[in-house]
Amino acid sequence: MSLFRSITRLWTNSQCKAAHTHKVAFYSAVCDRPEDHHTPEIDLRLNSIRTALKDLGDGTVTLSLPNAVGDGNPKATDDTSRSPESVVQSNKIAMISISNPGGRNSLSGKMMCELADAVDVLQAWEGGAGVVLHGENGFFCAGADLKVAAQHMLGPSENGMGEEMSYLMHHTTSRLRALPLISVAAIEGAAVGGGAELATACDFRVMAKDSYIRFVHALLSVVPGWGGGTRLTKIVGRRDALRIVCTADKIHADQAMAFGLCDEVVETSTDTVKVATGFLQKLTANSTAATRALKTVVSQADDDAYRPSLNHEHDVFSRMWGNKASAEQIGKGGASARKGD
Ligand SMILES: CCC(=O)SCCNC(=O)CCNC(=O)[C@H](O)C(C)(C)COP(=O)(O)OP(=O)(O)OC[C@H]1O[C@@H](n2cnc3c(N)ncnc32)[C@H](O)[C@@H]1OP(=O)(O)O
Repeated sequence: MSLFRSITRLWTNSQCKAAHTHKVAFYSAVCDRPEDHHTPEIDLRLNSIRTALKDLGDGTVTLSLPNAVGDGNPKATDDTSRSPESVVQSNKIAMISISNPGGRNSLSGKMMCELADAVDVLQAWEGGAGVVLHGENGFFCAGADLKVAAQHMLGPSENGMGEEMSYLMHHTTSRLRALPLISVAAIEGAAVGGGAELATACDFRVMAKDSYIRFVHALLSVVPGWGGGTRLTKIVGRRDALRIVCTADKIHADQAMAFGLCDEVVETSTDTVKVATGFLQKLTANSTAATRALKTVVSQADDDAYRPSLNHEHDVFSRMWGNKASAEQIGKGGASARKGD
């Protein structure tokens, strides 16, 4: 569908009529220039989504900042108790930990809000140069928490809160990608659905040898909802992106390396965060000011062209999420309900 038709559809669909100013705001919301991230309209919409999602489900997303934070750094979240030694040793690398033990670290509404909060703090962290994103208990992330989704993010309206969830996650992942920090996803177990999308929002991916990335969306009759379709295409190119999303195959670490989707394979999975941190330390070894400036230069050059694509992806997801086929799969537990996968 052409971009014009996408926008027209956005403008005319029934949900959109009630809040068309928000939809128009979205057109400039999903982008990677910091100055575009906050207009009064966008903030209003994001705040109302966060209010609606913040009490939905369990799990936590924790941001750990190093102890030795300099002046101007946020104080509230400098909890390093969950950080592996290797991360804490570097005073310019932060860590985001995803934990939802009952749901393979899938993101509940609460966790989506905490992830947005973590990115808020990182945006204000002037002393930082890098961030590692990882999942606890040997698993990266299984995407959206489908138990919460089945209860709160489907019907009675066209797609329940699915579109709102996608709006927030597009915005958060775009901001994560645009941070003046180099980001690395440390992947153990698997990155599935939105988890795979989260991995593509980072600059690099370090994968345990036995881990895999899986874009399962086709099995749920949807497209990626957190911007991962656009980002995957930028990383691996058009043909491989089509192979990955249309087959919904598991992409194991070695294959991900061949696709250019993985930057380093770790033999012993328990070392993944340590190796990811070492990887990051090499990239952030020069002056922090230079690293941050270089990241913004590369990010700006790389991301300018793909904003309309992100908006199109959000539009398509919003129309598909909650339709009969996807609602059925979400209710059954998503990709895990499929036989023989
Ligand atoms: C943005 C759009 C999206 O993200 S749509 C969401 C796409 N995600 C999915 O479809 C993932 C569905 N889950 C799976 O395919 C498998 O559970 C995966 C993640 C591969 C893990 O398999 P395996 O290691 O065998 O564990 P399991 O299936 O026994 O699951 C353990 C418990 O975790 C749960 N779980 C898993 N994924 C989710 C999820 N996304 N949301 C909520 N809960 C999830 C399972 O239901 C299972 O729970 P229980 O122990 O049966 O109570």
